[in-house]
Amino acid sequence: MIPGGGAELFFGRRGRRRPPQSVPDSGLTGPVDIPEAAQPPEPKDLRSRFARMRTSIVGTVRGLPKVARLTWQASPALTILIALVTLVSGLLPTVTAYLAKILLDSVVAAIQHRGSTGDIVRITLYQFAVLAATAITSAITTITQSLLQERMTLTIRNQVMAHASKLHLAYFEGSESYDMLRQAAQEAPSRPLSMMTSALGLIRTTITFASMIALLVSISPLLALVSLLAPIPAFISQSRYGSRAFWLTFLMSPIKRRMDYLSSLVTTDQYAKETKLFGLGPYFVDRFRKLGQVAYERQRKLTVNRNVAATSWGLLSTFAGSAIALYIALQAVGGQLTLGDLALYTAAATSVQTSVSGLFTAFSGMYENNLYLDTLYRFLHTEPEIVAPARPRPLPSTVDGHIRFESVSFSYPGTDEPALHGVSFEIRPGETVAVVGRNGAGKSTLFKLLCRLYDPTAGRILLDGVDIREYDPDELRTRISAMFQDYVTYQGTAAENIGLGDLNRLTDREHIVDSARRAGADERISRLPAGYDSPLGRWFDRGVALSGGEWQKIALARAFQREAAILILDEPTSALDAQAEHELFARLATLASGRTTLYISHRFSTVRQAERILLLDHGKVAEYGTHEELMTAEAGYAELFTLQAQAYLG
Ligand SMILES: Nc1ncnc2c1ncn2[C@@H]1O[C@H](COP(=O)(O)OP(=O)(O)OP(=O)(O)O)[C@@H](O)[C@H]1O
Repeated sequence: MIPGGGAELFFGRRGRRRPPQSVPDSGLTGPVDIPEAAQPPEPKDLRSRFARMRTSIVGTVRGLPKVARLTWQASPALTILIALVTLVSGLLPTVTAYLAKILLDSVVAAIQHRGSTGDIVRITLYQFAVLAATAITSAITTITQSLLQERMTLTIRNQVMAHASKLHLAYFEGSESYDMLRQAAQEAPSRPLSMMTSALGLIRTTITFASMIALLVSISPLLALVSLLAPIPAFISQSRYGSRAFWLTFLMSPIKRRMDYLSSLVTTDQYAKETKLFGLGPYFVDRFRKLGQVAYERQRKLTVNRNVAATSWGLLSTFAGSAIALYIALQAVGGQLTLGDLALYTAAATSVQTSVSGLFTAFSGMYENNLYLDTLYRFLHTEPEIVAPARPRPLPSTVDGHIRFESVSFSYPGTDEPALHGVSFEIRPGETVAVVGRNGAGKSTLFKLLCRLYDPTAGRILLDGVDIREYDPDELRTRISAMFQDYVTYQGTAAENIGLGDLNRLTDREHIVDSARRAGADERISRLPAGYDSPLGRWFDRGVALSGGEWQKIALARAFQREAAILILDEPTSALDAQAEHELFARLATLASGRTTLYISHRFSTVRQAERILLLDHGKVAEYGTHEELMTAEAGYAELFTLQAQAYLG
């Protein structure tokens, strides 16, 4: 939970953020402003202020073990080292102050012929040792901190990546999860060390404070009390602004997301062609500037207010410090204190005061960091929605590929309209089925459900007579090779692009070449400067830019690289030339032999080659049968087929 109880307010019961109002979705048009940070209401009376403070303290303290665990995971040796150095450096200021006192007293004694210069030399040597120790501990702290920071960033980024790779597809499609992921990846890595440093600072200061306060109380309990109380207002204002800074960063995420998007539109080669053609560059730059201005204004207001408030309240502490100095000086003039006492008490009073404000600053730092870390923890605790059952049914070593959809319905998260509605059909093992239908009919959705990237909202999908939810999804996916409409173009070599289809054969060159041949990509790859070892894409030096169709053949080869019982191809030839398409489908009978094959195509010349054809219409199965059967039925399929055929003939 976020300390202060603000999280409940903002995230609601189920941890979901309310959508910000009046914010344009894309940032491409509409108002650029975002609503003012919706703060949790400030407590009015003293009791609720204390209650809130208690919640903050408890929340922050509870966050500490988690941070300690993260630091420990990053490096046990560095964690121990930094803890030890902290303990030592906590005692050093008191020892320094004490040595200053006895040095002064010895000097006075020597002047009055009551002591020797030998004592002075000895004390000076001690003083040198302590100063050297202070310098060394400070250097060790700096080194350890920066090393820990590196390790911590790596550890957290690893954890974020590892967790993200386990999450279900739908998670990545929501804007609020995008914001959370962005915060977890960008803000969180620096926070634990910062929190740990504050916590260690807290311990160090406590040690200094405890040893100094003992000295101060002995001279004047009133002085001790004034030193203790003076920094409290500064602390309260700090902690208030700490939480505001957090809310602001969080609420700024949507605006930052839009800025990232606009920036990518102008700076990414993928979009450059179109932005130039339509002359969109200056428009996007202007939108970016306006959004940036809003973000800056918010940040500026907070930074100025925060620092003005902190400085004003800090003046109170300064005033108390000066009062203490005056009191001690008058005591010395009155002869109640020796010069050494004067030095010691001045040092002690200043140190107690700095310690108390140090304690509060460290605590408010921890409080603020904890708020950011909470987002990281919430991300790391997001449960993947598609997981293996407690006792997954083992998949047989050879899957028959018998697929059955039983009254399957599905709506995408956050939408009311079903993408699939009561879909039932059966595909016999080894059969080739073409899925056709208008745009948005639900064809790709059908494939995604079969791969268990989503679970049906109703009904079930059976593989070899077993509900696919009974299998481990990762294992299930090893039995499916697929090429999606929006396949990935990996910025890697041609061999890597294909090899990634089956990690077990990532470096099996013979198999990679064979997959490329089957996809019709072999000829182009052999003409590349370094053949299969040529880098593809423009991110590399000497990377080769391929055409759309050439990339598609590579993606097809990747699908063929995995020899699975089920082959799924979503518009596999959409970018291929007529001849390449013809050749691929001529080979498809061989490629698909022994596998259950499903492919989506809008070209009826290729569709008719399938053993059976499934026509989807508005998420429902409209027709299912052989080409001849559907043509005889003279319904939707026959109509679409004839339409396309006529266009060619006419
Ligand atoms: N990730 C998503 N989130 C929400 N809705 C989606 C998502 N993907 C698809 N849809 C919706 O589901 C419906 C079916 O989409 P689907 O991609 O399955 O259609 P399709 O038949 O493959 O279309 P096309 O021929 O254009 O590729 C569409 O109305 C689309 O808007």
